[in-house]
Amino acid sequence: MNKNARIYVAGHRGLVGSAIVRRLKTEGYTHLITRTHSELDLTDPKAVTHFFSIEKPEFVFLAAAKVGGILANQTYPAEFIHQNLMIQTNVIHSSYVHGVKKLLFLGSSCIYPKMAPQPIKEEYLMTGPFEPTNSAYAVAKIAGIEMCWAYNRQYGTHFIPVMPTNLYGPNDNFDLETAHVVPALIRKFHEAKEANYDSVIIWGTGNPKREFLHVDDMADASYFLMKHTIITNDKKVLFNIGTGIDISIKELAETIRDTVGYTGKISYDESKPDGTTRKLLDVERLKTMGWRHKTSLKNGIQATYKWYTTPPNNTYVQTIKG
Ligand SMILES: NC(=O)C1=CN([C@@H]2O[C@H](COP(=O)(O)OP(=O)(O)OC[C@H]3O[C@@H](n4cnc5c(N)ncnc54)[C@H](OP(=O)(O)O)[C@@H]3O)[C@@H](O)[C@H]2O)C=CC1
Ligand SMILES: C[C@H]1O[C@H](OP(=O)(O)OP(=O)(O)OC[C@H]2O[C@@H](n3cnc4c(=O)[nH]c(N)nc43)[C@H](O)[C@@H]2O)[C@@H](O)[C@@H](O)C1=O
Repeated sequence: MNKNARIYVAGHRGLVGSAIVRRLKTEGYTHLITRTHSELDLTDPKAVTHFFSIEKPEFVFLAAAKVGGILANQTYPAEFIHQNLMIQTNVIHSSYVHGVKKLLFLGSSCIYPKMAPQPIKEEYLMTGPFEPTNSAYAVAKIAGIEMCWAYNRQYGTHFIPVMPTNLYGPNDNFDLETAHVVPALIRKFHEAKEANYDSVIIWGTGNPKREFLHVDDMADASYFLMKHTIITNDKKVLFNIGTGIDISIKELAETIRDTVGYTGKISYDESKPDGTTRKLLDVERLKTMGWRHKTSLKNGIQATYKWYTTPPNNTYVQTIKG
């Protein structure tokens, strides 16, 4: 990718999209193309076709999606499957029609079977039933992966499907109903400390384990793969992106509690879903290619909490996103 390449970052204001924009700007790329959701609704095929014909991007990072945590996925499955199928179908197809050189499609680790052997290898895809809380979202993401592979095979495109593990960092969604666990607990412990609440309620049993990658590492991996991956059109290639290290939700809560400096109690609401017991990714494929994460969970949470408590972020996330 030369420094004045026309690069479209779909979802540029989100957790991942904003990290990718930060990284590309640091690397000196001068022609980044972005549109907010209100400027361009990616579920609208006509609007997407028109956008591509005007902007003619050469590279696309597809980080726009309908995204949410376990409760949002369990509550709004129709929105998750409908909007994600529309967004990815429109952007992937327009990328082919308008001759995009390379596209990076962001799937998710939730595509893998609930009971997959751990750590989860890319080849375990579609070898068992889904985790029910996010099966609609998982099916949409798998359709996006298959679409990348089908276009690569039939049209000779270079569309790269990647499977990130759970992500966190600045510009995340901190709404307590729809967020993922890290931003939700950062906000809960922060507000409990500020208001001197007796306890903080954690969803589920605290026993499930999760792997967490800081979003700057995700952006680094996305940039690495966009630069270095050669897609051979006959092969169905997939890339897990993670740390290869997982932690129980209980330990995560204690880490965030200590980072925030909250001294009250932790209690568990077992009426909320645990979701899958574990989803640790096998990250050997990227390691063999020379990529590893840099940010430890402890340092990443400290940096995210610092960001969260630096005005105007806290007010921003409260009003716009939460
Ligand atoms: N966060 C995580 O833990 C993980 C995320 N991923 C994947 O990474 C990608 C990015 O996720 P993340 O950054 O967390 O999500 P965010 O919700 O933070 O960002 C998604 C972005 O997409 C935009 N968007 C949503 N719908 C539309 C639409 N119809 N038209 C135009 N823009 C739209 C949003 O804009 P607006 O807010 O204005 O609607 C937002 O800017 C997704 O594909 C997700 O599946 C994969 C694994 C884990
Ligand atoms: C990335 C991945 O993210 C989603 O899967 P998930 O990892 O299960 O999502 P989560 O981060 O919301 O929960 C992780 C664990 O944490 C526990 N938990 C405790 N207390 C809170 C809490 O306050 N909020 C939330 N959200 N979870 C909590 C929660 O009960 C669960 O056991 C997929 O839907 C899909 O979006 C996807 O691909």
